[in-house]
Amino acid sequence: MLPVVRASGLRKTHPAAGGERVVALDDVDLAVLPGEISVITGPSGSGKSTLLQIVAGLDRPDAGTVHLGDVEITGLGDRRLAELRRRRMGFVFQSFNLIDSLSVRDNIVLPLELDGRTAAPDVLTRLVEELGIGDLLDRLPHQLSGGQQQRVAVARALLVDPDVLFADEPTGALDPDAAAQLADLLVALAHERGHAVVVVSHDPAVAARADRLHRMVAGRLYAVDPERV
Ligand SMILES: Nc1ncnc2c1ncn2[C@@H]1O[C@H](COP(=O)(O)OP(=O)(O)OP(=O)(O)O)[C@@H](O)[C@H]1O
Repeated sequence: MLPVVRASGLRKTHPAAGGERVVALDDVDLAVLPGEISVITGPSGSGKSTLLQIVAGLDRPDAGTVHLGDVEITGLGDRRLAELRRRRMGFVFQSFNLIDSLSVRDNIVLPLELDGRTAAPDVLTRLVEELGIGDLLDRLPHQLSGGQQQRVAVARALLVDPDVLFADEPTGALDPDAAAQLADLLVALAHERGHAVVVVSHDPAVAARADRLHRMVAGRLYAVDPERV
C-alpha cells in the first residue's frame, strides 16, 4: 500500500543562544499508511513537534522531502501549501482550539466554509452521530467537558474528509477516562474509516494502541515494536 505521507532525510536546526544551532531533526524518515495509527513518543525537546510541523507543511525542513500522496509538499509555494492543508489534512491539538463565541455546529463547519464550501447536512449529521456529539451542536464550547470538546475538534478536522489526521498531544488536557475514549476514537478513525492518523503523544494509553510506534531521541526517529509497550 502506498504511504499517504512520506518523509525522507529530514533535517532541521533551530537558532539557539550564542549564534549556535540546535539540531531538532537529524536525518528522519517516516512513512504513514492509510488505515493505520502512527504514534510518535519521546522525551521533551527531542524534536517531535518539529517533525509534526514539517510533515504537516506548517514549517519547512533545511534538507529532505515530504510527500503527501504523489505531491512533494516541500516544493510547493505558501498559497498552494495552505490550500492542500485545508483540503487534505486535519489537525487536532492538545488545547482543542475551538472558538468560544461560536456554537459547536459553527466550529465544526468553519474550515469548510473558510474554503468557500458548505457542509452537506447528511454528512455533518452522520459524522457528529458517529462521534457521539450529535445532541451538542447548539451549545458553546465552554458548556462541554474536555472530552466532548476534543470530539468537536476531531469532527472539525474530519468534515473535510482529510487524507491524514495529525494530532499533537490530543489527550494532554483530558482525564484518564476521556483520554482512553479519545484513544479508542483515533484507532477507530484509522481502522474503520481508513484515515491515516499521526499522533504525537507522551500518553502510554495512546502509544499502546499504535499500529506503528516511533520514538524520537535527540532528533533521530527509531521504530519501536508496539507489542513491547
Ligand atoms: N522555534 C524554535 N526556535 C528555537 N529552538 C526551537 C524552536 N522549536 C523547537 N526548538 C528546539 O528544538 C528542539 C526540539 O524541539 P521540539 O519542540 O520539536 O521537541 P518536542 O519533542 O516536541 O518537545 P515537547 O515534548 O517538550 O513538546 C528543542 O531543543 C527545542 O528547544
